Amino acid sequence: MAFKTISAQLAAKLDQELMGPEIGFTLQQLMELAGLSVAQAVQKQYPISIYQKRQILVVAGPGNNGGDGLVCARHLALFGYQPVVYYPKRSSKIEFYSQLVRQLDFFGVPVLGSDDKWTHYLTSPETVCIVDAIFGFSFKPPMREPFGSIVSELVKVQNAVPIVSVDIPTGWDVDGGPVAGTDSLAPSVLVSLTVPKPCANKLQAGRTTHFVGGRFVSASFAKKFGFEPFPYPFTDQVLKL
Ligand SMILES: NC(=O)C1=CN([C@@H]2O[C@H](COP(=O)(O)OP(=O)(O)OC[C@H]3O[C@@H](n4cnc5c(N)ncnc54)[C@H](O)[C@@H]3O)[C@@H](O)[C@H]2O)[C@@H](O)CC1
Ligand SMILES: [K+]
Repeated sequence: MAFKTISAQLAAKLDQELMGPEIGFTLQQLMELAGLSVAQAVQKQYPISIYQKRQILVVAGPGNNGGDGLVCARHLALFGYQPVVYYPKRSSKIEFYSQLVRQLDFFGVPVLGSDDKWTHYLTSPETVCIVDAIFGFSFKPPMREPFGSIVSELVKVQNAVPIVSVDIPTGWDVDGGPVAGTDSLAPSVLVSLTVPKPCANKLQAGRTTHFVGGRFVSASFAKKFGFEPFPYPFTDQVLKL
């Protein structure tokens, strides 16, 4: 399906408006729907019934893209997968992220920190897929540590264990795509949230299945930002593009 995109700058403006005084969504609401849509994309692409081992590694970054990953992990657990979260840099400034971690504890989902070993979760067939929730539309290259090393580990295994990127393949320039001279993720799935960003035009044909998710804008709001509303079927939270 052909799709319109919006720039990193416009995506940030769209986000602010959704959470502004006129519309009044909270970040928590949007993140819940975003994380749920990523979990649903995983379920559609890697249906639980065909796997004996159901481990999924979710790598969560320090911002809201990471928050989407934490929510996604909780839904994956509820769907019957066995998620493990690697969350090396936690923000203590926003209490909400700690609440998301406590909810993961509640469902028995392990959350690894910077001192924990995580690379043994990068093996096939034990791990169904890896959810890349490291950076989204606020990423500005070049990447600082420890995330450069983490992405390099993911690149090493990405032909054996599929990567599901949340909103942006981590490390890609949001408007420009893969950054020359750096290790570049080639995800098997991309879940664009609200509307694809320009880097989605740089996905390799035949390699990446592209979904849109984050079903939370009205038709008139979409048109105001220059795109058509997406025809999500029935109760689905994602649409394959
Ligand atoms: N309307 C939407 O589409 C929604 C989007 N959400 C998510 O929010 C994301 C955007 O969240 P944020 O604005 O918090 O940003 P990100 O999560 O993309 O990244 C912000 C964090 O990355 C760090 N960072 C940026 N560049 C870096 C670099 N070069 N090296 C190391 N660290 C770097 C920043 O210090 C900050 O901690 C979206 O991509 C999406 O996943 C949802 O949570 C809510 C609704
Ligand atoms: K990402």
